[in-house]
Amino acid sequence: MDKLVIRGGRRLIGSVTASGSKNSSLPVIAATLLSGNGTFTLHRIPDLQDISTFTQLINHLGAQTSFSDNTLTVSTGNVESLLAPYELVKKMRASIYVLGPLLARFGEAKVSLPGGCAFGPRPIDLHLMAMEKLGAEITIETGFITAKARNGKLQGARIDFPVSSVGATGNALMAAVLAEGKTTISNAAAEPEIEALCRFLASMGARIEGTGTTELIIEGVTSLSAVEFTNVFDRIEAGTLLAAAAITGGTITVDGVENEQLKSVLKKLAHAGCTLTQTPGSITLASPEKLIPTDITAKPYPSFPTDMQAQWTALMTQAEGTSRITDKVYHERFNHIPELNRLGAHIEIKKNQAIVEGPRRLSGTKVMSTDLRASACLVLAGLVAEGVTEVLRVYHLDRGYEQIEMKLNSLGADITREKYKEFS
Ligand SMILES: CC(=O)N[C@H]1[C@@H](OP(=O)(O)OP(=O)(O)OC[C@H]2O[C@@H](n3ccc(=O)[nH]c3=O)[C@H](O)[C@@H]2O)O[C@H](CO)[C@@H](O)[C@@H]1O
Ligand SMILES: C=C(OP(=O)(O)O)C(=O)O
Repeated sequence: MDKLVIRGGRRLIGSVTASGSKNSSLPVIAATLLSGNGTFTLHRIPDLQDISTFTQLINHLGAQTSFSDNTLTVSTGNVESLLAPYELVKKMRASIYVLGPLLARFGEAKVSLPGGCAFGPRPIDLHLMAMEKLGAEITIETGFITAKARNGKLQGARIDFPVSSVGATGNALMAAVLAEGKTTISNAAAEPEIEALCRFLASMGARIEGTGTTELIIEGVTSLSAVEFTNVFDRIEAGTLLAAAAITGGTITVDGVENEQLKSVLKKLAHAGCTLTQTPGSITLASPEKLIPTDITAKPYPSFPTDMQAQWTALMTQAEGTSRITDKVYHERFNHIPELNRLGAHIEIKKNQAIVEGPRRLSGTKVMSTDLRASACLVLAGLVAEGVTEVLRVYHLDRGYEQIEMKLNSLGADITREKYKEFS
């Protein structure tokens, strides 16, 4: 296994470019299953473990893909298997994204139930509810979801989501674009990744109104075409890099971003005392002498993202006073806290709220990644900790951060990747 060995205490200074978004790439790649002719060319796809897993999944279904220099080409004309097997689905929950497109194009699909998750319950009931509304019959047996469209074709419907779900909105959208008639999705997720999916589908020929809002109206079409598409930037990676600069007292510029999508994070960074200079396409952060404690509550977009909550918690260990961290998307997403405390942080969890007392001098030790953003949080803590921090099980980090240690080292960090045996 790989670990990251971080020699902390170096200020980050310089410029870095944001990668393409993982969380928009996945539904966009899934959506290629909707078209049976031509070849898609998808640019700015990050070279990540999750992308490789998802590509393996669609290849298993019969797609043909090639990936080079962040461009993925996909042909889905030969797709014939409608079965997403456990061996691939268990590696990544987002595999559920194949359900909507397969059902819409072929009238049926069989997808393994995704496994459990490191940061609390993550049900898929809303995905299934949306498919049922669109006319699918769903059965769950022997760990698989089997979905069949009545009369072989999905029918447009009204789908009211009781809670905002990125994945269920994406799946409903991909199913509705080829359904017969009109579909209205209310309380749709308005995350930039869903907006990107809408734009991608529209470029393929889908008819969607309300892109970027919480009500999507879709008029089903009979076929969709392969297109060329450039993916959006990864707002979570960009936010993580800015937080990394701030925790080290550094000054960095992140290029290749759209500041509007970072608004909630930038607002909190400004509150914490950072100076932010924006140009179209870049953001520069200069750290303050002392960080000001700043509470956050993670909620659906445009509020502060849950995927930045752990990194924010790490940052607040260096602020002068008490910060309160609440996550309304995943109430129990706090696996990083015991590990931060092992580095010397003082954080308590009371009633689903993390209370961070800063500033604390962190000192390097071995810590364990438990999920993707928890790993990023530990890397941030390692950047400011005295001595050497070893972040173990970085395969979690590799799911979602492209060349993270290279990017941080280019800004002045001192991180090496080393092999280790977990039980030696
Ligand atoms: C690949 C990807 O894009 N992953 C992101 C996506 O995950 P994902 O799409 O899985 O997350 P959702 O937006 O669906 O989850 C939001 C909330 O809805 C609940 N829920 C969801 C589905 C369902 O069927 N039933 C249900 O109750 C979840 O438990 C959670 O409390 O959005 C999350 C919230 O921004 C992010 O943390 C993930 O990084
Ligand atoms: C939780 C995440 O991803 P996933 O939904 O794929 O687990 C994430 O990107 O932080």
